[in-house]
Amino acid sequence: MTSTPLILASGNAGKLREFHQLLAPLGLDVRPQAEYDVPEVEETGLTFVENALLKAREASRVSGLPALADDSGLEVDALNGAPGIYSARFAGEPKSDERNNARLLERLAEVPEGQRTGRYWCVLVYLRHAEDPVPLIVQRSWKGEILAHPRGEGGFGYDPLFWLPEQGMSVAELSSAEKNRLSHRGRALQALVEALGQGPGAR
Ligand SMILES: O=P(O)(O)OP(=O)(O)OP(=O)(O)OC[C@H]1O[C@@H](n2cnc3c(O)ncnc32)[C@H](O)[C@@H]1O
Ligand SMILES: [Mg+2]
Repeated sequence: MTSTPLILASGNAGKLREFHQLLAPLGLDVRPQAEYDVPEVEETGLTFVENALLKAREASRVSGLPALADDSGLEVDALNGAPGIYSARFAGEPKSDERNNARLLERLAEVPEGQRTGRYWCVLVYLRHAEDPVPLIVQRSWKGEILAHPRGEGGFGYDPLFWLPEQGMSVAELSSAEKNRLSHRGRALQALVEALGQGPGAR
């Protein structure tokens, strides 16, 4: 591999798995930030964009390499957008998908089918270096409904509770290839790779 490594500024195993599946076929040399001992940053932003920037900047600063960060989450209409940017820590620290899912079901206990709509958001930030004044930013969403009971074993996070009416299954019931093709993250990454392929002059 002759290309410059790209740091994936995430400590989430589910995200890292998806990034590898999506980026490895492109011949990009992608490395998790743990390989460079990048510490977890405090996500103090009030938007996905701000948090993704904080993560990418720290990973790039520590590694001296270009970095790609993902800040993502679930926005539920009946909860006025919660858990949103707090999706990973919805049920407090330490982060736990299981407790987050239980909390979500509890908060939606009185909300009938048809009013349990929401969407995943994924914001990707790519920095050429830690002080890059022109971050490449892509945001994509993925609509669905929140189930009353978990279904499926695949994916991570809220996937067993995220129902796709068009597919007639939860995200956790999709194959990983299908999830990557349809998801907020898969589509955001596709757009980012296309933008990068057009070179710096294109933006
Ligand atoms: O910050 P990093 O280190 O990347 O890892 P994290 O898990 O803390 O990631 P976020 O701060 O971006 O929080 C995103 C949360 O949103 C949820 N989420 C995002 N994308 C998801 C997906 O594709 N499937 C299920 N849940 C998802 C999941 O609970 C994540 O923990
Ligand atoms: Mg996080």
